[in-house]
Amino acid sequence: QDDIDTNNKFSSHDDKYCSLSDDESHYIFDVDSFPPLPMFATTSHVERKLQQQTGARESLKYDYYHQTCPQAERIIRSSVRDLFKKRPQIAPALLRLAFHDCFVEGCDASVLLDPAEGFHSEKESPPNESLKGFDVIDIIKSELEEACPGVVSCADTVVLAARESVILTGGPFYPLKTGRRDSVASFGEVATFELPSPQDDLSKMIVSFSSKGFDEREAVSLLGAHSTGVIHCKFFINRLYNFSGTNSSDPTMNSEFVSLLRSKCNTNQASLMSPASKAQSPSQLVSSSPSPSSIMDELASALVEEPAMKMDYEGPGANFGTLYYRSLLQGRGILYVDQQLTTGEETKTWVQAYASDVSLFHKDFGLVMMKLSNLGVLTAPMGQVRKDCRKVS
Ligand code: HEM
Repeated sequence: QDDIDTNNKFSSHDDKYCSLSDDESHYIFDVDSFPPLPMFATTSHVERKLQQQTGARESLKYDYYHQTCPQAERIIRSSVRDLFKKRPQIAPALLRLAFHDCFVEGCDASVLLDPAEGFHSEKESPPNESLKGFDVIDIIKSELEEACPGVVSCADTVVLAARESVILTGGPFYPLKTGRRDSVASFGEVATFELPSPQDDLSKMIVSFSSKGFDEREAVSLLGAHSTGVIHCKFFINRLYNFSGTNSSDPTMNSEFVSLLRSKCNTNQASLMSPASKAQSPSQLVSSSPSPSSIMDELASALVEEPAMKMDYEGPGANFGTLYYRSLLQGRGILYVDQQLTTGEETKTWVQAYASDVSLFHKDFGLVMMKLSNLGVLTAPMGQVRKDCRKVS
């Protein structure tokens, strides 16, 4: 199976002033010029209540680990870069992992918890079945623990690793505050109900994003993350062969594109594509002793076992964002939910804007990733800093 092609362009940056990848002269992100970062109330009811009662809560800060672990962000950056050199697939995997963490009860690393007594883990929930990158986080976290035991949260590790991944795949740098703490619970049922589905239509998708505080423009820019990585055939096979029970393809799809996708996903593979039969179970994905080779195995098996389509199918030269939005305008969206963006008046306007102005997309994407990374965060004294991201300490 094909590997992911990513646009391996890295723009050098330091912690305070950073440039975007494509044209460094376009945007210089000065952290002080960014608006204050809002915190969105999506923590669990109990936690929210406790937060209200305790009153004094720390807030996120730039360079939160300055005193306690000054090398934290450097360690995360270099680990992600080193692993990316060997397997570029880790970058989209880490970006998706951050979305699936933050969208469910906030950026609290709850998605990383293994199943345990007392809760249905997010890893076990159907929308998370194909999630990858857990072992990558384990490796980064073990390096952090070696340098500064018990200091850097898994929740900060997830969002910082995702930012590094965005840069490595040709996307923008965005400043992130730190000081997130880790949850003591995982929310499997919430994940099942709140994570959007690839089959969602426009209105469902808009409602889903707006329930987390994102407007239509932000939803369109967030979905630009689908510029990188792979989508397994099972998520769109119905559009190719039997759309809405018609025994035919989705009529809104470009016919050449249907042929291209059919060449990747044929009906003989149908048995492989049923989520029930072939999707990796969380226990298959989870290894108790993570090592660099286990990540490679995890990622390789996900690609080899199941047929998939690369999102940057025109090749790694395509900029982060441009191909995705241009493709949507040509009826070449891979997922139904992606293509739906062209069916709404406002969402289509943003698709058109981003298709023709990659700088605008990068700016909006940076801002929306900052917002995503601050959803429902826990700060001291709430939550904890887990030593092992898979287990409550
Ligand atoms: C309506 C909202 C969304 C839906 C329904 C959705 C669904 C999906 C699906 C079905 C896949 C394919 C997974 C696989 O084949 O293993 C995927 C991949 C991906 N998604 Fe989304 N997604 C959504 C929004 C987002 C957002 C907001 C982000 C990040 C900000 C994101 C980042 C990614 C990435 C990077 C991949 C590629 C993963 C990889 O190659 O490992 N998605 N998404």
